[in-house]
Amino acid sequence: MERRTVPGRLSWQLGKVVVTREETARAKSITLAVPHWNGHRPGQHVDIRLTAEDGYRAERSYSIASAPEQEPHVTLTVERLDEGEVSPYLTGELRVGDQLELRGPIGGYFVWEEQMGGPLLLIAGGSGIVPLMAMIRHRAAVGSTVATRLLYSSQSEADVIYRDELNRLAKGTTGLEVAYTLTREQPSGWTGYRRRIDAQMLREVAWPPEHNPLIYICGPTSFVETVATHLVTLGYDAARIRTERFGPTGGA
Ligand SMILES: Cc1cc2nc3c(=O)[nH]c(=O)nc-3n(C[C@H](O)[C@H](O)[C@H](O)COP(=O)(O)OP(=O)(O)OC[C@H]3O[C@@H](n4cnc5c(N)ncnc54)[C@H](O)[C@@H]3O)c2cc1C
Repeated sequence: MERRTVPGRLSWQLGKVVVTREETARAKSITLAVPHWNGHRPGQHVDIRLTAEDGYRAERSYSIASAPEQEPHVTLTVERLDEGEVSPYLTGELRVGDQLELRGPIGGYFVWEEQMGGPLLLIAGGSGIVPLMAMIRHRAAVGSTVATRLLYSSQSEADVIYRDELNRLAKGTTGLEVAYTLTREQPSGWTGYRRRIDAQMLREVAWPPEHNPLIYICGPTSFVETVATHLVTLGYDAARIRTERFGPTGGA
């Protein structure tokens, strides 16, 4: 019997950058070929570790944007924070052919797979779209028709990550609906929402609480907390709400 040493989920391994893609002026997708990848579930993340020449190390978490069906390639989408330590390197310096240290996949709670059913309500603020996109891509890859609604908050139209892909998927007949809100700047003729997500918007976009949707919320910490609180106040079952917090501040 052949015996191979396959690194575990929590050991560090090297992925090679095979493609990069500008999603917006601030967000870049990075596709890695990871030779010993053991598979992931939509919604999970990886840890990335950078090591400087003097040995200084920085570690950050990044959600997986790609569906499991796209393996052995794993795509991350990173939004640049100008004052940040890691995201400016990943979005500005990293090149095709470079290697990146990662471990994962990590997390088993903020996960949606087709057999979990729906209706499925996804709510994203800014780069919080990334793990939700893995769920949407998985849904499309397996031909699922689970009723799905995405409410996606960005600062401006130019900040909407995956816009073309989302619009294309929503035009299909599989039961995916996408609603956008632009909180700071809207182009002329904009027909979507123009404010931060509030209770009224959730009433309009979500199914009523009696339909008992499965809800995933992801984005900056304050965004996630505000949206989750509104939903519980509106009568949605807290046990059906799953959240992932990306960082300390509220952007979108
Ligand atoms: C489970 C998980 C999944 C994540 N997935 C993604 C992802 O898919 N894409 C992505 O771009 N980011 C994601 N993040 C955020 C990511 O881990 C980093 O926090 C982010 O890239 C900033 O790192 P940095 O080193 O550039 O900034 P840092 O040097 O850590 O911070 C710089 C400044 O920005 C503030 N800050 C840190 N994080 C954020 C944030 N998220 N929003 C606003 N301000 C912040 C800090 O307080 C500090 O003032 C995820 C975080 C978690 C916990």
